Amino acid sequence: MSSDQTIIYTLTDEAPLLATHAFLPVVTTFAKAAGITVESSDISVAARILGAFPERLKPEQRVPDALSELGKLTLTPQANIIKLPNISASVSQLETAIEELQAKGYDIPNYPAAPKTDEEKEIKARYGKCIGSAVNPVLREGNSDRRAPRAVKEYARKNPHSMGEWSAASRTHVSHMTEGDFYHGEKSMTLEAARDVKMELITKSGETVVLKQKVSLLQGEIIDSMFMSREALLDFYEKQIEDAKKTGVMFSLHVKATMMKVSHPIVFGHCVRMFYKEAFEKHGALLDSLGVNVNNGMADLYNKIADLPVSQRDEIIRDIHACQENRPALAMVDSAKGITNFHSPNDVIVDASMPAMIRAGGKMYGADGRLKEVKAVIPESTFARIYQEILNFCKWHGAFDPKTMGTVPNVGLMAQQAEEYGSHDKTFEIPEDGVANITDLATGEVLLSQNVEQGDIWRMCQVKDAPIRDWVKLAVTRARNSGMPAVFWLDPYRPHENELIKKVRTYLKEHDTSGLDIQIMSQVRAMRYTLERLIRGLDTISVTGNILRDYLTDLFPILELGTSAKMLSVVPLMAGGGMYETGAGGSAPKHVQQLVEENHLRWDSLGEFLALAVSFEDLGIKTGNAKAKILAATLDDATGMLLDNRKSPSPKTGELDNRGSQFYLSMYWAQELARQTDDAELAAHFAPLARSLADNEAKIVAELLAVQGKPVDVGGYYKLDEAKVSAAMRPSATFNNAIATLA
Ligand SMILES: NC(=O)C1=CN([C@@H]2O[C@H](COP(=O)(O)OP(=O)(O)OC[C@H]3O[C@@H](n4cnc5c(N)ncnc54)[C@H](OP(=O)(O)O)[C@@H]3O)[C@@H](O)[C@H]2O)C=CC1
Ligand SMILES: O=C(O)CCC(=O)C(=O)O
Ligand SMILES: [Mg+2]
Repeated sequence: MSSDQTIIYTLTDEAPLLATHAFLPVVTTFAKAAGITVESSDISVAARILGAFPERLKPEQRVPDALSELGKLTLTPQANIIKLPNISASVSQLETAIEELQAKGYDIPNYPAAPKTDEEKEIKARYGKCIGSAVNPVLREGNSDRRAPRAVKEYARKNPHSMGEWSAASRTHVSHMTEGDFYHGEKSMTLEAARDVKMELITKSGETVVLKQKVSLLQGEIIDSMFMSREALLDFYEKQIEDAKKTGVMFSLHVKATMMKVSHPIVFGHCVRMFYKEAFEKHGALLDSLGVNVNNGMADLYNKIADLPVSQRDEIIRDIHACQENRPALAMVDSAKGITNFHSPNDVIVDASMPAMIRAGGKMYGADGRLKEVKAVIPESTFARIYQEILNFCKWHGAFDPKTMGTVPNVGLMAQQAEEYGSHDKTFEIPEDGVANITDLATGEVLLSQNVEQGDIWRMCQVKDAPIRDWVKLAVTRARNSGMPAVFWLDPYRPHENELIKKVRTYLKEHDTSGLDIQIMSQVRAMRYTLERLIRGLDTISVTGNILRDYLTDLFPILELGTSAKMLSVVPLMAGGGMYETGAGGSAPKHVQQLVEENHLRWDSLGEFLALAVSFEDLGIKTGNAKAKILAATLDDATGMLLDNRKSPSPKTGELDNRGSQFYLSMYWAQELARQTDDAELAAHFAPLARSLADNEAKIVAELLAVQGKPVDVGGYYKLDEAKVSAAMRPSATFNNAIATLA
């Protein structure tokens, strides 16, 4: 039961989940001293899968639907949730997770990729809720405030990460569509009154196909109708592939198939099929009969042809290789293993992949393991332009300098599934040529209409009025509190953003903006303006819609701090509670691999430390718990010491890792608590722990380092064995005993 003295700590996947196994016992122990209970909530992909099939599991195997429960909690004022990054699963990740769970004795069904019976359709629908970005949209009942805390920024200035060189002659560039994409035909409107609408297709033959029965819209809500023409997309790909071949640059494709889980796998699949066109033409019938769907990447093809007779399989592989001969070189995800950009739609996630490329001097890895110039294909032009702008800037100015550059925090419109990131249940691949209408259910009035062709991707996006109003307020608050100028990245030529601009202007009037510098600029101008300030060491808040929130909160942190893991990421929930996300990055799958093979976890939990401090502070302020405020202030000081003393995890096996870093944080935190004079009881409570950790520092670090360098078993990938993972993540008996004395 959640009370106002409860903090919910999510259990997620991969590296963050491993780190939580080490950190949670510490957090629980420290929080208890302030009368705060820390409860965990398992929202991992494995738990979400098991939660979808309770009737097939034995009673002792069943798990609660933790995600729905948390979703409900976000609508209450006492919500205080620490949310770690979780896997937004691709179909192939889902299938691997299912296999692992089945092998562990859970009687869950296989994933029916092409369902035929009603039962299979039902199973696919249930699994549909587990794939893609299934967690964040449920919990994000507030807008987003992401920034680099001062201590973190200072640390990056003093300890700059490496940056690749930029050349003015670099041929790296962004290619996006110039017609026929979501941007070009977009239509948008603001509703004067609440309405229920449906999404329907009137086919050329006059038939009506209802694609979405009902969407209830509120007064003041903005809705958009937009589509991507398949023909224009294929034409675009063909030209880009040819262009890269002719000009000798490497080809790469950047999408966000996790969050855009319906549209982007389709966009991705078309590119793969175009790239390997001759092979797909020749073997199309066979590949179809095997159920190959390269919307899930070439990995799907390789898996499905694995059981073919050798000669048949070899012929397909030969033909695929033959295509490669006539195609441009492909950017690699893992050149050592021969994994290309086309392996899985989730391997190259645009928000992280483009910044990594920019940080590397505009280069990505080729098949020979060397960095090369690249054509970055980002079909949807709406936001692709910002990347070309920053590439141009780097070619002209050279690489950014982390020692001197300013910072770009973000205030993002995110609440209640805002904009494109909430559109997957209203996104359709058009089955037949016709007219796609958003129609009022009661009156039959057609609100927005588009001419579409078979294979086009049509979607409706929504953003409600209350989140927009809250977002404007958050922007003004951040501008006031930070003293930084704030720029709304909004393009009046884009119908949706033009509607937003009207609301922004209205809601800005509700606030005292005297002395504040608040401007509205189209994305490209906003990028240029921000970058010109950035290199002069000046800070600028970006105030953006949902997609740019995601893109910019990886882009700037990766350039400024080397990773988005070090960001403070707060979601002030609209109902009054708070969610504290840790960093802005993902779950770094290769970190798990290193742990399993070498028992070294390079994951940096800094994001957790920052989030936890704000969570304690918020609880303290809202409930008058003075001890919670002291926990917050001392944790921040401890985090500062951790940075100053360089006790962050090293990527190298044999050096301090996540566990060692957490030990130091615990020691500094206990010392700060023992030293503070605001609460004598807390000081006395923590003094013995502070002493024993300091006395045993060398012994504990030695125990933590001793386990490294050999494989370790955590009992699974998606579903870990609690005893094994706990043993692996807490290998220092001395440290565990010290914590236990307070528990
Ligand atoms: N909020 C959320 O829940 C999010 C979830 N995701 C999910 O995460 C997965 C991976 O996504 P991807 O786009 O590759 O992004 P990641 O952020 O996981 O990875 C990019 C790189 O950033 C570095 N990195 C990120 N976090 C940390 C950290 N805490 N400590 C140290 N290094 C870190 C790692 O670099 P190096 O290897 O050099 O150490 C990593 O390889 C996907 O399943 C995706 O769906 C993605 C974004 C947000
Ligand atoms: O939910 C996801 O898939 C990723 C979220 C993300 O990248 C972000 O919010 O920065
Ligand atoms: Mg992101």
